[in-house]
Amino acid sequence: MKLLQQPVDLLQLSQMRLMQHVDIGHLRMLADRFELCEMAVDEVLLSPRSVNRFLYLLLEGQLTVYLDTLDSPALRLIEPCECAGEVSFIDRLPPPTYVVASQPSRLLRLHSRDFACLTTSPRLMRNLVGLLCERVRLSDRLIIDSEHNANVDMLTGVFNRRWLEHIFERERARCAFSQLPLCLLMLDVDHFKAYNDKYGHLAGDHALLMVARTLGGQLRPKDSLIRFGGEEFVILLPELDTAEARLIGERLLRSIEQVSTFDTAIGALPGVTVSIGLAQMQADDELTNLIDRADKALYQAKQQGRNRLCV
Ligand SMILES: Nc1nc2c(ncn2[C@@H]2O[C@H](COP(=O)(O)OP(=O)(O)OP(=O)(O)O)[C@@H](O)[C@H]2O)c(=O)[nH]1
Repeated sequence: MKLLQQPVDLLQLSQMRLMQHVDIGHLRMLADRFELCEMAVDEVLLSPRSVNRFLYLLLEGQLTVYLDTLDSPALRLIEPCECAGEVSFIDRLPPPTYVVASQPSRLLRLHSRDFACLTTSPRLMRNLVGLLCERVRLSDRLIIDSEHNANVDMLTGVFNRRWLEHIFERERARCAFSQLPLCLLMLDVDHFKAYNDKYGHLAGDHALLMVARTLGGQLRPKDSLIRFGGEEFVILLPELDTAEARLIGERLLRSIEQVSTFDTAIGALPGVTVSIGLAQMQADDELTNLIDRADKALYQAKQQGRNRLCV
């Protein structure tokens, strides 16, 4: 970073987001405290590895924020008039992210020893708090998204096994409390190895996606569809006993069977069938026992010729 020995332009300062509606007296006082500097492309402005003492306002150019490492995907861009470094400027801890100049940039910077100059303007403090609220909301969003991604299967978009463990505990407790039954279906695509061998692995992926969509379209909001692994799916059916779950399972079987061909980005593909094992939760059942019983029933369905449901 190069410091420029030039006075700060009051008009430019007033156009910064943080300075919106700040009175001219405060702006004049702040203009004396800010320093003008410039950065070349790829220069690192902030890093979690080093202490930051400055609040930066971007006049020209562009900065990029990286969450984890410099080669991770960019989190967001900082455009002219926005600021950088405000969190570490205030709490004096290392910056939470990397900030790098993605274009040649000119900035204003204020040293943290001048923090008190900001606090004398209520309007400026309001702008700063508004900005920090935005950061909190963005972080919350990131947490929610990463939590969601950790529970979702990338190929089919349905929940994954990690979610099953979580939702099972919740549904088991809820159904036990209300003395309601809980059933689990375990589905496995029939002859899927042969399907892959004949039409290719990508076609197999599309078939899994079709199965997930067909199943998902017929479930109640309280049911959970999970890709258990490979070509296996689990469906948790709260508040249904074996007879009711069997009806649902049979309906799902038929609906998949009825998809004789389906359109994909790689062309029309033939449908598949599935076999299903059904188990109802018993008192003191753990997820593993329930899955074990559903898996045994599924094995029977395969033995009896596939495209059927066994209990
Ligand atoms: N395309 C694709 N194939 C997968 C995926 N996960 C698992 N498979 C394939 O699914 C096939 C499962 O084969 P098997 O366990 O032998 O079972 P199957 O051929 O379906 O035979 P049955 O279950 O007895 O009807 C294997 O060839 C796996 O490679 C996936 O994500 N995409």
